Amino acid sequence: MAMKNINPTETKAWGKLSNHFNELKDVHLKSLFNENSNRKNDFTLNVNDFEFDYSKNRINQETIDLLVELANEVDLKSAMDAYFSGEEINQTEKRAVLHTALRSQSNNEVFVDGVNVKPEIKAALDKIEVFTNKVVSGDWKGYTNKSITDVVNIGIGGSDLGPDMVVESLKFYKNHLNVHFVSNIDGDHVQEVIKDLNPETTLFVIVSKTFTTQETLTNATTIKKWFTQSASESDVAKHFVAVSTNLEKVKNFGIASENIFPMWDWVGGRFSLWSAVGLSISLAVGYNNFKELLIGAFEMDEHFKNTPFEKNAPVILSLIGIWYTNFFEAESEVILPYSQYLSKLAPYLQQAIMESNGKSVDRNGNRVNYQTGNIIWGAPGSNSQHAFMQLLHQGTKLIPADFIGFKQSLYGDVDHHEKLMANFFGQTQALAEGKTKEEAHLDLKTQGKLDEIETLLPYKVFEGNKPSTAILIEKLTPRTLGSLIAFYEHKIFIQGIIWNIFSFDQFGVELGKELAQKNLSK
Ligand SMILES: O=P(O)(O)OC[C@H]1O[C@H](O)[C@H](O)[C@@H](O)[C@@H]1O
Repeated sequence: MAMKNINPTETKAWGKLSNHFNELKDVHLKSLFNENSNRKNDFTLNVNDFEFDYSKNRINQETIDLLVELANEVDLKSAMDAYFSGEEINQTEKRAVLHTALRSQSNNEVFVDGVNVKPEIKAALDKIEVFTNKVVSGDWKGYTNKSITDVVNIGIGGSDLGPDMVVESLKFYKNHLNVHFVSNIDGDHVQEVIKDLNPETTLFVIVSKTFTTQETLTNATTIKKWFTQSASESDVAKHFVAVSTNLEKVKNFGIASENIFPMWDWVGGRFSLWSAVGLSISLAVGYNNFKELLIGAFEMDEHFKNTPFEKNAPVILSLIGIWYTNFFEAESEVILPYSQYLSKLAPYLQQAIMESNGKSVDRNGNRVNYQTGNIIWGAPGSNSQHAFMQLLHQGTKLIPADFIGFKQSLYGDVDHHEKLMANFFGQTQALAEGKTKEEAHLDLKTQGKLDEIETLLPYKVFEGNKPSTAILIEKLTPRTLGSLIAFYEHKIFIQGIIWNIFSFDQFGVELGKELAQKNLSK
């Protein structure tokens, strides 16, 4: 049980995929649909409350078979076993990668260095629950004996993006606490957040896995200074808590030891929202909803772990991603949630995906001779239709799109929701089918633009054949959100395995930090 470090381009499957690509690259999605009247069903996977419709991708059954062959040839299964069981798959940092253990609902033990980590996880969750209940109920009092009204999460990267995205996504489920996020070293960001806050009723959650991050420590120091202008040093314990692996540094900062929530080396920052890093989530929506988020992620973990590759949503969609990156040479992927609640999903996934798979040295220490991690971007629809979608429809680049939509809206406004989803489906259809010269010709004729037909016609044609995947979910709940995030986490892992890179370190962010430090000491 271990990862095999195989150059994917040297596999038999890769060679077959290259030949297959030459046969399929010019085939239009419209002909693929015409050839098979059952295509939508054949290429849709139902997983709990999710429907993954990948029929509008430039694939046929042979593509899927060959991609699965590739996954088998690089022994994805053994790598998955190593991932879930706590092996040190983050070899460059000598660490296990166990965000899945944080949300495990099973009684299975998981060992890191011979120690079962499940009891520590349970103890941390209990601490989160007790603390959340105290703050939400108003029993936790500030230094003038008032209850907490505002929470400020101070963190950056994985200690900010995940919690911020989830709190925004679950706004509908929020309680009375106002939750704010401070991340940027830009002092104006801090001032804008604290300017309207009352120190008597504000709780600060400092989140830093390492507790050495310049931004977070600077922001926390500025805020503590602001706080002690009206309160005394001994009041800090009522208003500051911290989440970290670095207990020593947290204590030196002046945080009471009972106010420290644990983090572990075996959880990567960008995969940590399931741990106490998600404390602001629990505070914002209550512990029960936080628990639901974990259960949803666990359900996706179970699907991923136990389903044959052919029917496995994270596996199939990761492989299709490889197909576009390495054969069609697509350079980016766009994330298009048709829900305003998910406006922070794309920035969150940018860190999760790009910090993980933006690597060019393989697991054998050699420079790769093929493409790896893609550029991730996106914004909610329908807004994006009035902004950048032009480039997807008629530009020169091939950009596979993930459309994420919900069958039900949360407030139940049928009229709005029908219009929203009509746009969702309309876009995927327009991208896939396009509009032929003949169709465009007829349109112009019907519009009475007879004398302009010659000049306008070329601009009115849509080539189509633009790939998309529709992820249709019953309803946005903490549970389905948990599953959605876990789905993308597994995609990252699978693609990293196939590309033969280490997905769980991030040395590439260090050089800029060092140089900033040098600039400061000049
Ligand atoms: O949680 P921290 O230790 O403060 O780290 C915060 C962030 O900064 C680092 O530079 C990494 O790029 C991120 O992966 C990490 O999430």
